[in-house]
Amino acid sequence: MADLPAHASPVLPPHSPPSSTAGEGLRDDSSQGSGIATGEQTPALPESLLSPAFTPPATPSGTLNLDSNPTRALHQNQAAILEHKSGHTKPPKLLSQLPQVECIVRARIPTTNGAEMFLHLYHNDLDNKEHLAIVFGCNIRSRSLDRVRPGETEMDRMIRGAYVGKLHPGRTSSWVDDKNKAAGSHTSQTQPRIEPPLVRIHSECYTGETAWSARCDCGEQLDEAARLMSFPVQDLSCDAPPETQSLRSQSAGGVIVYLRQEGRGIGLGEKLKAYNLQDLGSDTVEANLLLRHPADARSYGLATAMLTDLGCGADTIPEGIRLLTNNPDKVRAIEGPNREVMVKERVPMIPLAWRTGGQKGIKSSEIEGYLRTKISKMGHMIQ
Ligand SMILES: Nc1nc2c(ncn2[C@@H]2O[C@H](COP(=O)(O)OP(=O)(O)OP(=O)(O)O)[C@@H](O)[C@H]2O)c(=O)[nH]1
Repeated sequence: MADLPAHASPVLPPHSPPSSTAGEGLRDDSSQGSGIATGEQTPALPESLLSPAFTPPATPSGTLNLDSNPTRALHQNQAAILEHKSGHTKPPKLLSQLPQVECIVRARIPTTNGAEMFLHLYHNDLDNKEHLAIVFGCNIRSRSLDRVRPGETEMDRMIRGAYVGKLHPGRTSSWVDDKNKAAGSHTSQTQPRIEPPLVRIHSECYTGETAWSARCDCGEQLDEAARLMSFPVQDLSCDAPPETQSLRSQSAGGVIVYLRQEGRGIGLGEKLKAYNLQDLGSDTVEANLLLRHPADARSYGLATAMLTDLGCGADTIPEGIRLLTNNPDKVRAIEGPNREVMVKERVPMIPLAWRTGGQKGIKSSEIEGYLRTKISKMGHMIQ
């Protein structure tokens, strides 16, 4: 069994890599594996693993060009892995035009940390997923939500969240909050001018956000973004008295655009396979490539379109937004093909464990290797 690649099934025959350099020294992520494979011996993918059962038919977002010839596909895949050896992953593709998005419904959500947010659910013409915008503060409104729809009643408008101020039992008008003395025409023209808002473009991570995974820092990043955008309820609430108006406009709040591109766009099932490959010695980039997915299969056109709809585009805020990210590719991608959104400033997200010298934050043997690979192979600027 000595020649068998670390991630090959024992029932599969041993495989000799086609080139002497293939797979050598790819792994800089020594803490990720279980010790089965060493960094210097990250193996080439055996052809026998390219069975239909192992190989996904396509990356969900459709960005990977799969060759139907298994040998050619294998060599393309290994070339991609070698490419990652020296450089960083490819930047996301910019669509030539932005997709159409429409906010279908918005609702006020009081949160466990005391702040309130407005959850906006979007539909779009690119996929049939429910992408979300989590909006903190009262200054950010969706134009498509506020637009009057033919035949709708005032109750219809309030039910889909197109109202000013706050809902309360007995309210009859979406336009006037009689109890809290708030009125508005809902149109972008009357939207108050806002300071460059804090924005986070967050990709879904079931394991890190819901299932307590310490393999990645996704859950921590989501919490931190919300913390930075929230303010105590008395400052944030939309029915605050007029004397706090200036305070509220200073606290620009912010938006978390929550994109349903789980596992960097490969989906949860494929991400779980990637985790198994990581336990077998690959790093987070190699695991995707071994599964014949791009290292990063995401795109950001939907996020740009949603930000524009929320009045955070360059047409409304020429000063630009402040983007919470460590990923430099995201900065350019989010600006859109025609700079529909301007990024004024990148705000780094330093892992809590690094900021506190290990006192707080995620503790696991996996996370350090994961973060180091993001720096060395994906060009993340975690500083
Ligand atoms: N394929 C794959 N996806 C992962 C892995 N770990 C986390 N993810 C996904 O990665 C996405 C988050 O991307 P990250 O690379 O952590 O960060 P980023 O969004 O590029 O950059 P930041 O803005 O700095 O957070 C989420 O969709 C996670 O589900 C992994 O090991 N493999």
